[in-house]
Parts: sequence; C-alpha cells; structure tokens
Amino acid sequence: MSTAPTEALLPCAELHLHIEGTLEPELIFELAARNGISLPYADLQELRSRYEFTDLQTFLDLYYANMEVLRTEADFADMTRAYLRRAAAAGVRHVEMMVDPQAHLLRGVPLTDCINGVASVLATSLEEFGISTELIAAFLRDRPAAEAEEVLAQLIASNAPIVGIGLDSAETGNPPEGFVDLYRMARDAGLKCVAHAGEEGPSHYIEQALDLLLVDRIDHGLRCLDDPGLVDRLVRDRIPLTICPLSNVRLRSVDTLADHPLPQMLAAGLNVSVNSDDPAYFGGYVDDNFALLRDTFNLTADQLAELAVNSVEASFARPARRAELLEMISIWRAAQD
Ligand SMILES: Nc1ncnc2[nH]cnc12
Ligand SMILES: [Zn+2]
Repeated sequence: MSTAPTEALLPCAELHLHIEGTLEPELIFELAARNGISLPYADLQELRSRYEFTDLQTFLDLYYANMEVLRTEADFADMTRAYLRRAAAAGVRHVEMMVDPQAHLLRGVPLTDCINGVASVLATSLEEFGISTELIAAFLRDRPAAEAEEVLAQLIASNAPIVGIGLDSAETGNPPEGFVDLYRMARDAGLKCVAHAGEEGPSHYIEQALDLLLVDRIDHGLRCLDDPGLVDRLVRDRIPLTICPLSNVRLRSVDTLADHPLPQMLAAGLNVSVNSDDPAYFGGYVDDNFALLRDTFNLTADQLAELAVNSVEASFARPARRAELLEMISIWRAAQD
C-alpha cells in the first residue's frame, strides 16, 4: 500500500505568469487553423521537439514566433480561459498575469483586441474559476524605451484595466536604467511596478530596479545571491522575489532542480514565492512546480504554506481578498497534520 500522503491542493497566488507563455501546442494549432496561418511545423510532435532551450533568448525566439497565431480578441480570450481553467486545478486562487502588448502591436494586432480579449475573461474569473485576477502590462526591454512609453500612454489614456507594469524579454545588456521615465509615468498614474531582474542579468540590475524604477517586487531575482549585501537588503525591506523553478531549470539558470537555491532563499528569510512563468514551455504549472520542489527538497507542510503565504503577502490583492486567501492557506495547513 502506498504511504504517500494524499494532499489537497495548496491554495496560492501566482504572481509571475506571462499569459502568452500559457499557449499550449494544441491551442497553437487550433488558432493557426482558425486564422488561416500556416505553421512552420508539420504537427504537434515537431512543434514539441523545439521546446529545448539553452538560455533565455532561445526560448524567446520560439515564444515570439508562436504568438503569430494570436490575431483576434477571441484568440486572447480563449488563451486566457484555458489558463484559468488549468490554474484553478493547480490551486491558484489569485493571479497577477503579465501580457506583452508591444509584442502584439508590432505584429499589427490592435492594443484593444489584445487587452480586451484578456480583460473580458478576467472580469468574471472569480465567479467562473474561483480565481481573483489582476493584469500587468509588461514592456519589452530589448525595444526602445520611447516605444514602451507611447504604449503606456495609450493604455493610461484608454483607462485600460491594468494594476501595474512590468519589464521583460532579453535581459542581458538591457538594464533597468533605460526605463526610468516609463516607470515614473506608471507611478504617476497610480500603477504598481514590477520588473524582471537578475534572471540572467547581474545582481546590480536588481539594485537598479529597486533604486531607479522603485519597483514593488522583483521577477526572478535569482542572481541576488551573488551579492550578500543585496540579500540583506531584500530581507530587511521584505522585497518580494517571484521565483520560477522549472523556468530556471529549462532556461539553464540552474543545472537541475536539485541545484535550485530556493531552500537557501527561504532559510535566509527572503520573501520568495513559487510561480510558473511560461508553463506551456517549461514543463509545468504552479502545482507541478510545488510538487517537484516538495519531492526534491522534502519540503515540509510549514515550508509549503510559507511559500503560499509569501505569494499572498507579495500580491496586489485587495485587503478583503488577501484575508480570504490567507484563510484558505491556513485551512490547508491544518489539514496536513
Ligand atoms: N522568463 C522570461 N524572462 C524574460 N522575458 C520573458 N517573457 C516571457 N517569459 C520571460
Ligand atoms: Zn517571466
């Protein structure tokens, strides 16, 4: 008889999720057929064979190429609905998802189709999937800052339903310091600020994101471990780091999951949470990340609950929702004894 505990789902908030990174191969083929786009892959198997990455850029090349199938508002809505359905089954009860509007504008997809497609589904996510949601517009750091500022101005002018902005795409050589005006514009509009930093780039990009962009949290932040003084600061100021373990393995920031520093980060008192980043590309959703971490590091119920509590505390959820989410985690924790 198996002695493995049967665990009910750990409720958590997902704070680092690119909605375009949830585009599963099956949906890529479905949308291509619907939009009359011919794909450069004969079948699902050939597409799946491309999901071997050596670094961030090799992933980004496929991520942007696959976005070509997203043409209409309905495409964005279908992708968002598919993610929420899967996330609900993964235990996600609150999500703050990023969307890359620039990547779609550059392909000729109007801003309104992209934003409305995602936002229309988010509007009823709590009733339909039991997941409260926020939307973050992420800007591409390997494109000119002026282009990002123009898109943000349009989002603000159209009162787009976004809670904040983010910064993503190719990190090395594209430091946060180039985006000071963009982040000032966002703060002046009352938006929250996050940025990818220290995923592949050096630890001083994390410092720049904090000191120059005044971000509320850091996406990834893995490379903070190169600078003990920075770790002390992140612990002292309780700066959240949204960690994506499977992503770090698949993009070769760490060799294997067993080499991932998450347990040390937790032990150091850092506010780390577990996230899936681009789950369709990296081999798993949040539940897969948690399960593999638990099995690899023998994480205790207390440690798993701490990771989930961190995710809620680092979120932009409203106070009443935060209280509900924390209560769900405490019920889960009590059921583990
Ligand atoms: N992991 C990641 N890093 C940077 N930009 C991204 N865009 C989508 N996923 C990303
Ligand atoms: Zn990311």
